Amino acid sequence: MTTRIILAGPRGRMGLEALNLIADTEHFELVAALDRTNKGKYIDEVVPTSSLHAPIYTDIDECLAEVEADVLVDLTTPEIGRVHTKKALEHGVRAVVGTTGFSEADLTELRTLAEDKGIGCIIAPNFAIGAILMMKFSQMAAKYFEDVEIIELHHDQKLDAPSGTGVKTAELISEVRESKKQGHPDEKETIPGARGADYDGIRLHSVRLPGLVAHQEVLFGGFGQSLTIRHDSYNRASFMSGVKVSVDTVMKLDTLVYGLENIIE
Ligand SMILES: NC(=O)C1=CN([C@@H]2O[C@H](COP(=O)(O)OP(=O)(O)OC[C@H]3O[C@@H](n4cnc5c(N)ncnc54)[C@H](O)[C@@H]3O)[C@@H](O)[C@H]2O)C=CC1
Ligand SMILES: O=C(O)C1=N[C@H](C(=O)O)C[C@H](O)C1
Repeated sequence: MTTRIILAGPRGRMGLEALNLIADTEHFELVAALDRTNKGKYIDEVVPTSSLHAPIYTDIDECLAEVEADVLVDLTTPEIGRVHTKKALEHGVRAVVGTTGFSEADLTELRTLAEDKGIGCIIAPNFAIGAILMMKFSQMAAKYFEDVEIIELHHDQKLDAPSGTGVKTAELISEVRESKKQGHPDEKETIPGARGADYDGIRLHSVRLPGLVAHQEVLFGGFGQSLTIRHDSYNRASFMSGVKVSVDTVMKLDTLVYGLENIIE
């Protein structure tokens, strides 16, 4: 059966890859795109490399009122992704959200909305299978190593810090270890921020440099040994198999799932 998709953020780095995925997947159909500009134009006009001929909207209310769709795929910014997801669910359209930077309160609100409507929503901080494994392996390792720091490294156009993947990794680790203040009890930052962000005692460091795509190291330290778990995405195509699985899976869900580790066995 064909899945009718609205893609939000079609001209972004992830959006352009998602257009290729939709074009290459027989049972996916792009029925509309949500862009910041280009109202009334068609995708193949504004993205000449795409063969997809679907109308562009700049207003989600108008789009949802005029277009019959099954799933919204959102790859935009935290502020706008939050609004898109809420409106899609309110309208009975399922959502697959790759956009990062959602708060716990956002997740709670969206879960309630999805369950009230009895439809699926997947919020995935990282769609790459290697990144999911990195997070799962980190959670396993945290049972044996209680001291851990996370270094996430991204391109310098990224808006949110720490990354969604970094936050999700810290959440998964804190599920299995006791809260702990790491480092020396009397340590002092002589330059604020030197020790990174603090998630339940886990230090999170964000690197932003041109040339990078998406990378993360999880460093565990014990007596006389260390363990480093690292994942690298070298291009955005690395995320697309996860987007495809998410679109297929969201059609069968009646709640919100946060993190692909919950749907990939
Ligand atoms: N879950 C995952 O595996 C991944 C998630 N991401 C996340 O996806 C999001 C997008 O990342 P990129 O593509 O690198 O960013 P980008 O900046 O290249 O693309 C964002 C796009 O959103 C569009 N946009 C902004 N406001 C809009 C509006 N009101 N309506 C429609 N479109 C609007 C922008 O015009 C832009 O084209 C970020 O939150 C990023 O963290 C990125 C890579 C992988
Ligand atoms: O903005 C990005 O590029 C990425 N964002 C996601 C995140 O915040 O974790 C996923 C991946 O790291 C790429």
